[in-house]
Amino acid sequence: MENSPQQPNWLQESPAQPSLTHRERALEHQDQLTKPPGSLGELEALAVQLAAIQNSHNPAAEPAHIALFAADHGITAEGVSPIDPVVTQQMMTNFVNGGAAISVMARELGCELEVIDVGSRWPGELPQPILDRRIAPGTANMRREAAMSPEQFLAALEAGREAAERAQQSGVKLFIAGEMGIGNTSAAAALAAALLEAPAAGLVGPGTGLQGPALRHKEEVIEAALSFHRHELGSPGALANPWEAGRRVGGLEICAMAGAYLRCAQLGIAVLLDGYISGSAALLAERLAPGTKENMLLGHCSAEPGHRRVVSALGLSPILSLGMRLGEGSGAATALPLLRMACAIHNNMATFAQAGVTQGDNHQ
Ligand SMILES: O=C(O)c1ccc[n+]([C@@H]2O[C@H](COP(=O)([O-])O)[C@@H](O)[C@H]2O)c1
Ligand SMILES: Cc1cc2nc[nH]c2cc1C
Repeated sequence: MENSPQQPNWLQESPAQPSLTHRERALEHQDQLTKPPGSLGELEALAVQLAAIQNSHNPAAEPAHIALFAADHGITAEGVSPIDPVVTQQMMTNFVNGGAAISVMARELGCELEVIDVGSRWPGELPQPILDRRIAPGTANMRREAAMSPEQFLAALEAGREAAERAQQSGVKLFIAGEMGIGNTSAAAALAAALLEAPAAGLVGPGTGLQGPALRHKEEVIEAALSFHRHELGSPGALANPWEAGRRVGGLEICAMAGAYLRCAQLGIAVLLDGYISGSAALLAERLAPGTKENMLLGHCSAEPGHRRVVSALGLSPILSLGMRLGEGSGAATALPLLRMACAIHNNMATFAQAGVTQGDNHQ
């Protein structure tokens, strides 16, 4: 980073890698359960993957924790979202009052939902129980300048680290990061395009609902932002550096999510990814600390077209594909019951020996 502040020590720690021994043991255990081998399909694979990530013979998707990061985006000044940015603040109130989709889902699941403002334009004091970690009143307009200073970028990663550590302290086994931020599909697309060195066209989508010429305008704005930063850096490839990409074209909530994913990977807390913004944050985390992706499961495939590109770059396949494009952590929350089911099966089914059921085929 230009004029980089000192990187804190935690950012230099490596992500923990899933345990090969636990993976092997979990695979063997699945074949001892009273079912034809492989007959529970992806449910088996999910339990095995969690066992490896958690270094445990008893994979667990509970307790799960949802940390929802909110922030505003300077790029909205360029007309890239059909929604008024004031909705970021209004939805924060809705989250804590229990009326938003993720609020209902969290209640239904019995999960804690924590709302963390890392950079909304909320004027004055925030209502309880929103956690106030505001770094700036939104990012700067990335079309004209870097979205964040190096210090703000590190502060956003730090806000994510803190959330992961709070989760660890309450014994959380599975971490979901949600987000809210009008304009953040533009930041997610710009970040993905920068990190993947891909044209904006395949990564920009409708977001909350842009169509036709307005969608083409969004694409042009993001392409122009990318050119601006590549030119400023003096070399086209330099924007693929995650320290540059994150702060120049990312978002405060996106970088906080990346910090949380990174810290979860270091702590061995499994992460369940959500939609497009979450995917872009995951790609940033992976580029900042290679190996972070090994700690991740993908809850769903968003209807935002760029999501597929981003998750395939991470080598992840979605548990669900329901045409959702809400964000907030809602796609991950929807997949959580399936993960719970996968764990319950792995941990509680009888083995052939326990149940006195004959194992193996009948052919000589
Ligand atoms: O998670 C997704 O895949 C997703 C796809 C489209 C929109 N969103 C949500 O919509 C908001 C951003 O949309 P936009 O059009 O303002 O960039 C933000 O609050 C996101 O949570 C989220
Ligand atoms: C109402 C509304 C709710 C949201 N939740 C996440 N992004 C959102 C965008 C809008 C517009």
